[in-house]
Amino acid sequence: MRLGVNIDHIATLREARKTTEPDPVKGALIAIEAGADQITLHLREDRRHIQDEDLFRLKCELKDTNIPINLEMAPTYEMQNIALEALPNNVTLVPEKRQEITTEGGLDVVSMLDYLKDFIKPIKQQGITVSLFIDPDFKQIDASVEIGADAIEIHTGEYANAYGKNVEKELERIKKAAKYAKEKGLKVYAGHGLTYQNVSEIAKIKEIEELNIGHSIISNAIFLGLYEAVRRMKEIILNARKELKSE
Ligand SMILES: CC(=O)[C@@H](O)[C@H](O)COP(=O)(O)O
Ligand SMILES: NCC(=O)COP(=O)(O)O
Repeated sequence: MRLGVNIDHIATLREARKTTEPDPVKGALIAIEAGADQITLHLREDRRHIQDEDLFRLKCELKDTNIPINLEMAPTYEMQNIALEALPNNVTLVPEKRQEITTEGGLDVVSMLDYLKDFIKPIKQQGITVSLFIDPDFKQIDASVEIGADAIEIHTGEYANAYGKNVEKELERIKKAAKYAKEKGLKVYAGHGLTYQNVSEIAKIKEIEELNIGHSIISNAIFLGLYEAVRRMKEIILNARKELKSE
């Protein structure tokens, strides 16, 4: 299983003072040393954290490595132009609302079918893998297949925010969605709100091959340091996968 480390919230701290540190690109290099298999960053329309130049600097820093860049972005033509200039390895389309604190739900692919079918064509033509950040919903999975996405990233936010008996209910939704998506030929990823405490159950879902995790790692990095915060997350994920193999 691959770990994508999302560096957004290194940039959140930098943007608190509109200064130059902490540098998210430096954070990406440390995360890679600690075991990150991918660097994820979300270039939001409101530029609340990641800036355009972070993406281009990261591209430059990683050009001689085999570490992929996963650019999260809203399905807008502003972002499409930036993606076609920066040429990340992967693009993940996510919904954005200006007033949201963080991503609130999955992309509604069903209601944007024709738009997204055309929108992703020039991106895929550049050899960029296209993933859609969606809720664990079969209709959204079918629509993802229909528009020609390569992958889905299952939104684990409801699971992460659940408590009591709802945790099991949300976990079951994710398990069923992962199995269904895999059967439909999609690559299956997951992310949002994953922590040291809740990640193992998601990592044990064999159809899921990649997790993208940010806020919790960066939060823990304040006390552990970034290298250890990433290393620990990767260790928990790999140990959970070992349990899966032994079952
Ligand atoms: C799509 C998703 O769940 C996150 O990757 C996204 O980046 C969240 O947005 P913030 O990083 O701005 O919280
Ligand atoms: N797509 C999920 C991601 O990149 C990180 O989400 P979070 O761990 O910051 O909630």
